[in-house]
Amino acid sequence: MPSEKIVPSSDLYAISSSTVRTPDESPRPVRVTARDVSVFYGAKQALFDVSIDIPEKAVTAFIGPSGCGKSTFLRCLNRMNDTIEDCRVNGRIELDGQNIYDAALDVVELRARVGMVFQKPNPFPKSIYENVAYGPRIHGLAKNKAELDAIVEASLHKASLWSEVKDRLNEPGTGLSGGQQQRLCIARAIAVSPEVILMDEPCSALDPIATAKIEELIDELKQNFTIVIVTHSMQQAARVSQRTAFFHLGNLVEEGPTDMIFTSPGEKRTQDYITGRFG
Ligand SMILES: Nc1ncnc2c1ncn2[C@@H]1O[C@H](COP(=O)(O)OP(=O)(O)OP(=O)(O)O)[C@@H](O)[C@H]1O
Repeated sequence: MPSEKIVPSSDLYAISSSTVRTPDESPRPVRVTARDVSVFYGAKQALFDVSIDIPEKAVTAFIGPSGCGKSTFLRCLNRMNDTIEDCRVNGRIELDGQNIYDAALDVVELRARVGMVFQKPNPFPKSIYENVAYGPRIHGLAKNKAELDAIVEASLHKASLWSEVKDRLNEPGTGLSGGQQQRLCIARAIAVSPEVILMDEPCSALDPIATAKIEELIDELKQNFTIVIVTHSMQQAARVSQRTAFFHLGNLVEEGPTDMIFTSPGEKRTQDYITGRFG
């Protein structure tokens, strides 16, 4: 069965790409499809023909040494690279079969469907409530205050933050601890009901206890969301992801079920990286 093997990106055209396997589950529907994605910063090419299928309701981890292009590729998935001057993206990326680089596509709408959580928690300088209510309000998701209150509460629950903040919703989000701020940012992303959540090293600014909470949360969130996480920590990738993609020097070397990438990678470069020979 083709989905049982690790799929080098160059083989993607040869197989049915409507599903991919995760270790604990039968094949899952693909939510995001990238084909031959290359990225240039000015004249410098940062990514070379990256092709990957990202399954729904699972965690896909991007790993690889510093500067290999993990964050650049992550930013392609919700067109955050549009905001970088001189950055050019070639190739095709589809979300549920729709070309996200279509000129007619509303980018604000796309970024609600594909939310993002950054390395450093970045709550707005507003109250905890307003941090979460802002997105649903501008996207017209609540008809009245009661509905907005319900979205805020549900989002904070889903981000495992409600019990810690329910009595201080009007206090500034920036007054929370680092780990709480990151969960607030996750609540903010969830509040607009995204299909995909991108996380760019979401724990790198957090202590081990806050990191463990975020990892637990990611595990819960995957029941409802498609998650892509960039991480420097191979332990974290092994703990939280069902699929892992290894990048090196702007190339996607290989990707597949996390257990297979960590126990029997198909490429020597992957083996060398996961055994600590470089990186
Ligand atoms: N805004 C930018 N302008 C110019 N070059 C950039 C920009 N962002 C990234 N690059 C370059 O693109 C390449 C890939 O960088 P990227 O940040 O995507 O790698 P990464 O794997 O996420 O690295 P790290 O793990 O260190 O965050 C690097 O050579 C980097 O210097």
